[in-house]
Amino acid sequence: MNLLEKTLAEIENLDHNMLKAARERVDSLIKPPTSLGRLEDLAIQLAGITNNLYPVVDEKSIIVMAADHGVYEEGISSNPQGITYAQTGFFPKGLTGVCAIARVSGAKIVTVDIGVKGDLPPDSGVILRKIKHGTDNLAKGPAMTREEAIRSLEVGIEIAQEEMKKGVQMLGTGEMGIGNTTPSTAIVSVIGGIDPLEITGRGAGLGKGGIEHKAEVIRQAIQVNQPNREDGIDILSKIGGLEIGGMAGVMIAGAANRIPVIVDGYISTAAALIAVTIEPKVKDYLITAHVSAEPGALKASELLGIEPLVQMNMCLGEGSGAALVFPIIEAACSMMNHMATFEEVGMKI
Ligand SMILES: O=C(O)c1ccc[n+]([C@@H]2O[C@H](COP(=O)([O-])O)[C@@H](O)[C@H]2O)c1
Ligand SMILES: Cc1cc2nc[nH]c2cc1C
Repeated sequence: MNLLEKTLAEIENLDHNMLKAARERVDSLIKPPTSLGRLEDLAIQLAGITNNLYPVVDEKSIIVMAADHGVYEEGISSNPQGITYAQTGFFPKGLTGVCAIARVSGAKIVTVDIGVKGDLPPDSGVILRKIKHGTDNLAKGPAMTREEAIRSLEVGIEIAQEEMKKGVQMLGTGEMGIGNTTPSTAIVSVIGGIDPLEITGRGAGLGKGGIEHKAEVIRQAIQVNQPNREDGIDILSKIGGLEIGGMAGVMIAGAANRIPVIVDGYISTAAALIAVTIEPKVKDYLITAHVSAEPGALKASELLGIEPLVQMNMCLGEGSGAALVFPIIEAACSMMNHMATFEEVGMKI
């Protein structure tokens, strides 16, 4: 059994008795019924995930997977491809958007080169787990082999395991990859059976004419590769990306180790769709942070079937939305740990 199969086999359904006990505790706290709204749902999910009526998720990391995309040569992105390499080096220095937001909640940023075109120096602070120097052009054939796709999932599993070994209790997914809204849109189109034109957007700044061309490239990629929508690894290998596989691996490892994984924006949601296509039980361990401004984001969340916590018109990626909602999730835990019950204070209503 390989690492992926072994990790998938460890994923359990949430325990009904724990969920029931958590619901009872939430209802016994000194507040009108349901008055803490979605914090109550989160608290129950977190109790279920951690198998603990008093969940604690203070130690948190965002894993930023960085990779390039062969489909860049089709003119699907407005930015120079070299931005992936340059920006990846800025994460360990604390200079990017996600780093600034993560300061607020004290989350650690872990940056991984899983497929950047160009080699980062060994002292860059980036963890070097490159599978190859970017994917192949998915408009012309598969983005990667099935073995490479499995390897990308396993790199995600390994990095998540390393973080959990250090005591991390909650993970967030992030990415950096010029061109990656193209494979993400291809994934959402295939899994949702949607015409790419309906959901293709500007990504990191494409103009209107460019969006139509990008949708055509995505259509062609699906036509050429004919991915099997029931097979998450097939979809990932044919029309996905290395960072997308890495993030899906983080989600699978979180689920196997009963750790909540906070899904960031559009690309992370595409990775979540891959993870739950591979193993539907992963879904219970995921919390989606926000609705990205990318037009396919809402559809992607609907397909995943998890309602995002906030809508902030953000579309930076990097894990920025996950970093932003960590305090909301910690508030749900605090409610379980610190609120009194009616019985404890001797109050009757
Ligand atoms: O996560 C999102 O919601 C999101 C939406 C649009 C763009 N991005 C970021 O922008 C880059 C991809 O944009 P593009 O246009 O090159 O495909 C990549 O580095 C992502 O992190 C991220
Ligand atoms: C500057 C820049 C930063 C990013 N962070 C994530 N995607 C990005 C794309 C660009 C172009």
